[in-house]
Amino acid sequence: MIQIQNYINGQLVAPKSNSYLDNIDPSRGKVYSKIPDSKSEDINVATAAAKAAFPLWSNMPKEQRSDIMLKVAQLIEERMDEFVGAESLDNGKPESLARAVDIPRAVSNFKFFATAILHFASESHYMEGLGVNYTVRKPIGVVGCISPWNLPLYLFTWKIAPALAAGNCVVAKPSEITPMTAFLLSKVCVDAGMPAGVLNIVHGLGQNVGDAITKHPDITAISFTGGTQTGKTIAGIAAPMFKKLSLELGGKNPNIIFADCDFKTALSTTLRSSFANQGQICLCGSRIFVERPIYEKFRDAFVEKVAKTKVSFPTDPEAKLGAVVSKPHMEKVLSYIELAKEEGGKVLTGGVQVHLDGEYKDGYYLRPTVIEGLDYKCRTNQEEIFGPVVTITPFDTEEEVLKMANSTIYGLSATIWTENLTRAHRVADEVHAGIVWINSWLVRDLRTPFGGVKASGVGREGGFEALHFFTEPKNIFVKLGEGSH
Ligand SMILES: NC(=O)C1=CN([C@@H]2O[C@H](COP(=O)(O)OP(=O)(O)OC[C@H]3O[C@@H](n4cnc5c(N)ncnc54)[C@H](O)[C@@H]3O)[C@@H](O)[C@H]2O)C=CC1
Ligand SMILES: O=C(O)/C=C/C=C(\O)C(=O)O
Repeated sequence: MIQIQNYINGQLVAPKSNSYLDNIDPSRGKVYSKIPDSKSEDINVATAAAKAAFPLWSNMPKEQRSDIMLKVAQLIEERMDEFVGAESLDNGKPESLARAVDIPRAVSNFKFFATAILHFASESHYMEGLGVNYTVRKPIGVVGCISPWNLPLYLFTWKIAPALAAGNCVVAKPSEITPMTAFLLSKVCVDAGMPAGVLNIVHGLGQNVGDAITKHPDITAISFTGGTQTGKTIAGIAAPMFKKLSLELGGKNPNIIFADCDFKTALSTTLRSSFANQGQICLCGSRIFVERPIYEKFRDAFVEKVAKTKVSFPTDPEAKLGAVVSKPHMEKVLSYIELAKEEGGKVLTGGVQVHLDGEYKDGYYLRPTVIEGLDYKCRTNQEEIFGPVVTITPFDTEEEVLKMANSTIYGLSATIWTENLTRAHRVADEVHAGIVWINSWLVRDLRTPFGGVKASGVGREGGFEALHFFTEPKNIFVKLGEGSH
């Protein structure tokens, strides 16, 4: 059985406690590897290593840092099959998805920030007759990156890459539920010649490893993606320590479909935006609002497609949905389906666990589920389920749909389907969201600001926003010419 190791000070090492946790393959419901049950003592060693490496890494010419990061990207690409297999086994997602989305995006994250840093210019502000301000951006020091289980390597590298590119040293913690590709990344870093201590990857539970990262006085910035409750806990500890914080949290995103939409495209994309990755993407459109004139037509066509969607084991090339990530998560999602029924919802399709045969009989599979007839204020429509469950609701006016769309505590993303561009812009302007897609979903340009409003988070990732987060600006004024200022 594979025993994952921590990556500290350039070495693959056991946790100080020498104790390990079970890592479960959700497609079979079986333990298949062991992961370090690290504690604060491991974080102390990792942070000391990162601190010691900081002068070397931060003073290295950025072109050299960039080369090392590009080497990391190249090695992940060369080991694509290994990474794809590991991601899908660890998480339960279809291999086809890991191959098309997760691992290529991890490669892009490294490539993007390795080159973005070469174009990252400092600002200057000229004051006529007085002088000039120039703003120097320096790396912060040691930063903490904590990531979730839904898009494991994709989101882990989305934080690590800008942090490293900007010249910081990193102490990172992947989710204990999906640690395998972060372990493979450790090996890639060793082979790519990443200097010791620059990146440290410590495995273990959130309440131990994540908490120790949050509390460590030498870790002065935290970038976190995960549940809103965890984000609140982290902010509660880190804010009074005046740490910089970037929090990318939950969502309950509206998918607003007007009667004048391109019906076919709206339908096929809604299938993806509802159920991609088993609905376990914070950007999934879990509340579908359809304008009354096409409500029944859209609902029936959608339900027909959903009912035909294949749920299968991750290596099945025909699988559209694989297993959800864990048994507790499956039970949580099923409990929300029960709640929806209690709240008066009608399950139009799905609503049940799927039992596969043979070696997959104990896996955690759910039918994609569509529920109608719920009030927009009920818990099912207000709380993040984070699984293959969507609600569908008719609306009559723009004002009404905006009221429903904006009624949750969240504000991450929104999708709008209409051929009327003026209306599209108007609704996009009014909807509470950090990211809006018009006539599309999850089209990503890594240069753009990424993040949410309200309880969906604080700050933005992506592009120069991420490089701003991972640097500290220092403004320097130089007086030019004569004068008494
Ligand atoms: N991207 C998103 O929006 C995500 C949302 N979620 C939501 O959160 C719910 C809970 O899922 P979890 O896996 O429990 O997410 P989580 O927020 O507990 O886990 C995310 C990361 O935070 C770490 N963590 C947990 N407790 C911590 C603490 N006290 N201090 C520092 N780090 C800590 C975890 O070990 C993991 O690496 C899900 O059902 C879903 O609703 C979960 C994962 C991703
Ligand atoms: O950066 C992206 O493209 C997507 C990010 C998705 C999440 O942050 C999430 O599901 O948590």
